[in-house]
Amino acid sequence: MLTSTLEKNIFEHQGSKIKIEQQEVQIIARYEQPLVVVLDHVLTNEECDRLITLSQNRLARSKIGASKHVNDIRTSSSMFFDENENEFIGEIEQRISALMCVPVEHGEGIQILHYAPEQQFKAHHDYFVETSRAAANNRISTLIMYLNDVEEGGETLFPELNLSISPRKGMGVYFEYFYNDSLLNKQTLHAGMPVVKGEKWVATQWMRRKPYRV
Ligand SMILES: O=C(O)CCC(=O)C(=O)O
Ligand SMILES: [Fe+2]
Repeated sequence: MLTSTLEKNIFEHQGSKIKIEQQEVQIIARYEQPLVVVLDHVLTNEECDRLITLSQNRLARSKIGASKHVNDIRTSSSMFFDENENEFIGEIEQRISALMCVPVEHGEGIQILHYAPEQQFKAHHDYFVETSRAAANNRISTLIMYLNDVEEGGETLFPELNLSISPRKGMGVYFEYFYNDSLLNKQTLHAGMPVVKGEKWVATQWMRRKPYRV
C-alpha cells in the first residue's frame, strides 16, 4: 500500500484552514512527498507592506562586478530581521512557528529578498551539505511568503517535482526536507525564477532541527 511508505511530516495540519489567533490561513494545494504546501492569507496586505517598508533601507546588494558570473546563484538583495526584533516581527514569527509546527526558538531571523527584473535565485537546496559545520543543526523546513504581486516571472519552481508557484501577495509556499529518505530531501530543489516585469519581494523563514536562538 502506498501509505505504508509515507514518512511522517513535520507539518501536521489537515483540511483546508488553519486558524492562528486572528489569522485564517488557507491551504490551496499540497504535493505530498516531499511535502510542499501552497498557502493563502499567511500575511495580510498591511503586514506585507510593513515588512517591505521596514526592510527597504536595510537591503544589501549581492556582490556584482568582479563576481558577476553566470554561476552567481543569487542575484537579489537581502536582509535579515533580528529575532523578535520588535512586537510586529515577534507576532509574525509566532504565527509562522504555529503554521510550521516548529517552536519559534528553532527559527532563524526572517529573511527579506528583493528581486529586480532579471534577478533570480538559481536552483538550490535550503539545507546545508552534511560536511558543513552548519549541518550540525541543519535546516529542516522553509516557508516562503510573497509580499507583492509580480507582473511577470518570479515563480518559485521545484524542477524535480514539475511544480511552479506564481507569487501572489500574502500567499506562501511551505516545504520540508527532514525525511529519512535523502532522495525526498533532494527533491525539494527549488529556484526563484527570473523576474521578467515588475519586482518581487519575499520573506523566508528557515527552521532548524534544534533550538537555534541563544
Ligand atoms: O524567491 C523565491 O521564490 C525562492 C526563495 C528561496 O528559495 C529562499 O529564500 O530560500
Ligand atoms: Fe530556497
